[in-house]
Amino acid sequence: MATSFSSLPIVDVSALKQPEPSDGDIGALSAQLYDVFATTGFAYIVNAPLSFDHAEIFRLAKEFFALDSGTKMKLAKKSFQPGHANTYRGYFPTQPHLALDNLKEGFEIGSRTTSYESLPSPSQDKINLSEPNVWPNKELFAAQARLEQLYEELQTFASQLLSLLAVSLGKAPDFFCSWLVDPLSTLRLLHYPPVPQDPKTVLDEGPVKLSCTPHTDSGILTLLYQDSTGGLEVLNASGDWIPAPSVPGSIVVNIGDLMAQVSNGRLTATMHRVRAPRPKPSSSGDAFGRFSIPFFFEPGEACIVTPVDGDDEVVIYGEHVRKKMSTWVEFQDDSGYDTASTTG
Ligand SMILES: O=C(O)CCC(=O)C(=O)O
Ligand SMILES: [Fe+2]
Repeated sequence: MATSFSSLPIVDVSALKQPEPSDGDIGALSAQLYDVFATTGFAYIVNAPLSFDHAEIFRLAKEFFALDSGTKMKLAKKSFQPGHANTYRGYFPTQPHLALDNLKEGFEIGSRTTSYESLPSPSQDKINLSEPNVWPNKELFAAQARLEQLYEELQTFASQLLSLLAVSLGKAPDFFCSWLVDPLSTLRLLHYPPVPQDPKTVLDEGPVKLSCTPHTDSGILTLLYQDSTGGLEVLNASGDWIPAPSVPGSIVVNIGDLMAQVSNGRLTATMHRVRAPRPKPSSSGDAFGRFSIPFFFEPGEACIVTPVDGDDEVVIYGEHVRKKMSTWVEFQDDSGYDTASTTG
């Protein structure tokens, strides 16, 4: 159950950088993670065992968003470009005509090692959750290999966190290992353009302007890199939105719906939102808004998910995700696109 926290806790996971962390370190870390994820559902993780620094990650994301819009639209999902075959991976543009409070463009990357089914034919109006990635032409975009590497390192790190959570729930470290087969995890590059705002909003007196509406994430865990723009806010149990500004070197980690569900609510999936970034004075030379990079750690599409303890209620992960998808802005277009049916 979320509590009335007033800031997000910081958890140092440097023990995971050791080749063989001691049982004592594992026990202490899993207890600490349980404590923060049961009360806040969110934490800043520092000293994660990754080979990337934040500067490189944001450079890679900015390299993508700096491509011209024609190049990005060549990678657009079928819901935005009906002639395209990619339905789930790829680019989504901002949709100011549909969602002024969800103003963002994004690029979504899935696993490179998943044993993919073939793409559906372009005429098929069904989402294929297990389709291959699409990439810009290598002459235009040099960041593909590093982004694939980032995906793999985040998948490995998230799996380590999941194993610690299994221990914290009284299970063996490999309790969730069936979840890691053909994972649907998504690395999403996000750009929120600046939004001109009423002076009252700027003074925090007017209505709050959002670029990402309140929601919980659907998967196991989300690992988020955010730039220094700020805007992420997390809802506490008293109904207050608590700012989660950038903490240098940290990854914001939060519990998704699936993890909350299987732990019978012991771990909490906390609501969060993002305030619209304000335009900066043109003299600052940086008018590009907010960049963030969430990694949504998810089981495989066919994974049969059962609660950790107690009754035998079962969720097939692919079905869980399709249900949730109908609320996502990047799938809310006016094309009559079918998010609810399975791939054929
Ligand atoms: O950009 C952010 O900080 C948050 C993004 C987010 O919550 C999401 O994409 O689910
Ligand atoms: Fe989220």
